[in-house]
Amino acid sequence: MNIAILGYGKMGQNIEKIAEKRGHSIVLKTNIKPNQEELKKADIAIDFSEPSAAFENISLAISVQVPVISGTTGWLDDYDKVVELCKEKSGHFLYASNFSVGVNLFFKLNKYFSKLMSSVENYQPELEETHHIHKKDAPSGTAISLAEQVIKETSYESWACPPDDSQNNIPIKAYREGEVFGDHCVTFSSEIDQLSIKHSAKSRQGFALGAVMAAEWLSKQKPGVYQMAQVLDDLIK
Ligand SMILES: NC(=O)C1=CN([C@@H]2O[C@H](COP(=O)(O)OP(=O)(O)OC[C@H]3O[C@@H](n4cnc5c(N)ncnc54)[C@H](O)[C@@H]3O)[C@@H](O)[C@H]2O)C=CC1
Ligand SMILES: O=C(O)C1=N[C@H](C(=O)O)C[C@H](O)C1
Repeated sequence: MNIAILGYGKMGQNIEKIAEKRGHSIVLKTNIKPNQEELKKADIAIDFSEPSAAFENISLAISVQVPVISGTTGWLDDYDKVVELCKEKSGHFLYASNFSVGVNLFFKLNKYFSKLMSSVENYQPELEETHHIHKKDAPSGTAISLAEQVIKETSYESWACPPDDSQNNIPIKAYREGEVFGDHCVTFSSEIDQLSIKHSAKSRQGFALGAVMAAEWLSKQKPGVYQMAQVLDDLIK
């Protein structure tokens, strides 16, 4: 495939290496809003830019009929607008807060864990995430996905980061330390004990490989808005 990389930072550079190893060509890599004519030459666009840039990049790709996947976090207030545009233009779009296969298995585990813990009384959930000091958004997109999964399986209605006093909010603690690639931990605690599940990324390789695999997958789908869970289900069939 001919790939356009929208956001050639830490993730964009990792994606370039993995995509080339898998036989793809990078026809555009940019750290600014992409040129429309150059973008049109791509079979697929991969956006790992910035919270303030993602919506414009994704919308542009959909408007010029280039399927697009995005891993950029912190822009989801505009997600519904992208879904609408995608329908209107018969585009292809896939967003994931985390593309690594490990984290997507962790998501499955978290849904089961939350369901199990909500079936017994007196356990309160709490989330912790730790990332490198350069990260622009907090909490991480992955922590938000984890919190939403807990909410679906429990009586909690929302989350709070930093934690507040409300009994209805799941507390999320976000830490920024050194060059940590991404750690996420979900804990349910009672007066008696606590149970936790945790995922730690050892590098950015898993995110980048998952993104390239998702791009390969999306290029074979009919127009629509897709989730990483669908990619994973096909991978682990
Ligand atoms: N979904 C996932 O699996 C993962 C998501 N991320 C997310 O991806 C995003 C990027 O992460 P990193 O590569 O670590 O950040 P980074 O800061 O290293 O790279 C972002 C790049 O985007 C560029 N940029 C700024 N405005 C742009 C525009 N209008 N168009 C194109 N590029 C533009 C910046 O110059 C920078 O080089 C973040 O939101 C991060 O949270 C990061 C890792 C995994
Ligand atoms: O900014 C990062 O680095 C990461 N961002 C994503 C997030 O916000 O969840 C995914 C991963 O944790 C790394």
